[in-house]
Amino acid sequence: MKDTSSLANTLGLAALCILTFPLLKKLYENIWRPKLPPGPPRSFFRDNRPDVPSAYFWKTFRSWSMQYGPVVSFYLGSTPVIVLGTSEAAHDLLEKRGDIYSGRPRIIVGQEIYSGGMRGTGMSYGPRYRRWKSLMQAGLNPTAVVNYRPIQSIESSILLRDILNSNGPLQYKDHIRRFVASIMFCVAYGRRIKALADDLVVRNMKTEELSTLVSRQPFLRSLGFKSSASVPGKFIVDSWPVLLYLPRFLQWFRWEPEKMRQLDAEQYMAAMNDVKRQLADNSAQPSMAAYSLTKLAEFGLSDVEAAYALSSPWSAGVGTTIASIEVFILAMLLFPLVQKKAQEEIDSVVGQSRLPGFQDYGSLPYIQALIKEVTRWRCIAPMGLPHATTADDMHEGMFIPKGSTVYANIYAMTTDPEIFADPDEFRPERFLDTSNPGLINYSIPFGFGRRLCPGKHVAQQTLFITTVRILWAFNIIPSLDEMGNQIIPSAEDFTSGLTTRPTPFPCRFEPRQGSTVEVVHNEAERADAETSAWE
Ligand code: HEM
Repeated sequence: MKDTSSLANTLGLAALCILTFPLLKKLYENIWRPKLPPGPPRSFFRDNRPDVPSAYFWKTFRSWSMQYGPVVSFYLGSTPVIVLGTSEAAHDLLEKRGDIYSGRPRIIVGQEIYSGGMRGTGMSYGPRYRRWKSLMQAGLNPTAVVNYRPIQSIESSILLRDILNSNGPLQYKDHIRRFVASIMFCVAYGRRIKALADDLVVRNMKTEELSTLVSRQPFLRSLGFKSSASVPGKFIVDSWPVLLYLPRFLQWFRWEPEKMRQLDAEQYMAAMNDVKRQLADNSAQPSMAAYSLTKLAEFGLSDVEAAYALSSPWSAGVGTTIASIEVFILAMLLFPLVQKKAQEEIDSVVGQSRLPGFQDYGSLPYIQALIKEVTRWRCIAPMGLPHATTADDMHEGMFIPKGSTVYANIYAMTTDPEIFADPDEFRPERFLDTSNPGLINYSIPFGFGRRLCPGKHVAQQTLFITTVRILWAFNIIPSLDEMGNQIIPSAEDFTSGLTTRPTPFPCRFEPRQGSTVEVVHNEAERADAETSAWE
């Protein structure tokens, strides 16, 4: 009898604890725990999901930063989210306290199941990430990327001819896509992509589409944002990780992503094994694969881990570089005086008889500033990628709990009128004649701290050679409608997502001189002759 009543008491106590736990947790968070950074109000039980719009959320976050201060907090589901609205705040936390702020939020379907935890961008900070990073650094450091200049030069000569031969006001977009895809494939594997219909592109685009479906869109959703992804039921485990305790054969959300993972892995391994063969017969071009395959043991990477790492330039570098080149073209259409000034600088240094090249970089300060302004004026990764804290932290009296998602609001930083007066104006001059070290060594669009974009140097090289050669060869001018009126695209019409790009706009590329056409054709023929080493 006594036993029965003590069991009843224990069960009653357990039930009381379970029922009151959420309430006690809320009380602790709201009353006793040190205060989180300020942010939009939320009711006792509800998080801030309804306050976050499904598109262009960085604009809402910027208005919160203006209202509450440079470090803002709110909740998406039960996860605390911290948004850093100034580069000082990002520097103080993501860089100076990189030991705590370099994790990534947990993404179950996209990273753990679909990618087997092998995509570096989604890895949390730890030994596996460091092994992945060593391969990135070997192939993408400032010295290594100099070896990619020959192929960037060849491809940009071919791009000019493609643009010259374009038919239709939107065809330049396909040419740019092929150009960037080819450079990224050469950077990873030393192999060109000749056409968008190339088998390699078709297969990689398929992977890219799958990864967008399984990884990117749900990524936003699993971070707590409303997303356009409509794949009901598949990503429920990101909100309810407890489902991972189901017997594996009942975990329906694994079936499709795991099948797709198999296809990805086969494709990545095939591309890597081609380079192994080329290394064996001494025909490999400089590439991340060629640098790293002999050092896998030193990096501590297995073959399949290396194969995944080598796919990073494709998955992280193609869309971002294309978007930046499209921003450049849009800016030149909307700010013709800047275009003219840049062309005057190129003409005075290079003249009309040859194409500009990497050797001219140091003599073209206005072009250097123009490229910085392209990445500032409309940043293509407005919130970067989310970081996550791996320990509790205090910052200026504010509590930042372990497991918080932390965003650097790059959009807010690059449009801060205190640093960039009239931020909507495209004005390269703001980066010239300045003693502000933040502007001289400007790299905000590439993120912060230990997770800073490893592709930064190769992206900057691609942007330089594309920008300087297009401006040398063409006037970028508006297309005309049927009535002969100029079609001026909007400066605001951009897609929304983790990355953003201008919505398609028409434009014309008019050869600047009679001699331009001849030089472009001659250089493209010379480039054609040199491509065989990358095929
Ligand atoms: C203009 C072009 C580009 C921009 C604006 C850009 C921007 C960024 C940003 C903002 C991040 C997040 C950094 C952070 O978490 O703090 C990032 C990460 C990354 N980027 Fe880029 N990127 C560009 C081009 C490239 C290219 C060409 C490559 C490859 C060759 C690349 C590879 C990566 C990788 C692998 C990461 C993940 C790094 C990590 O998780 O540690 N990116 N990029």
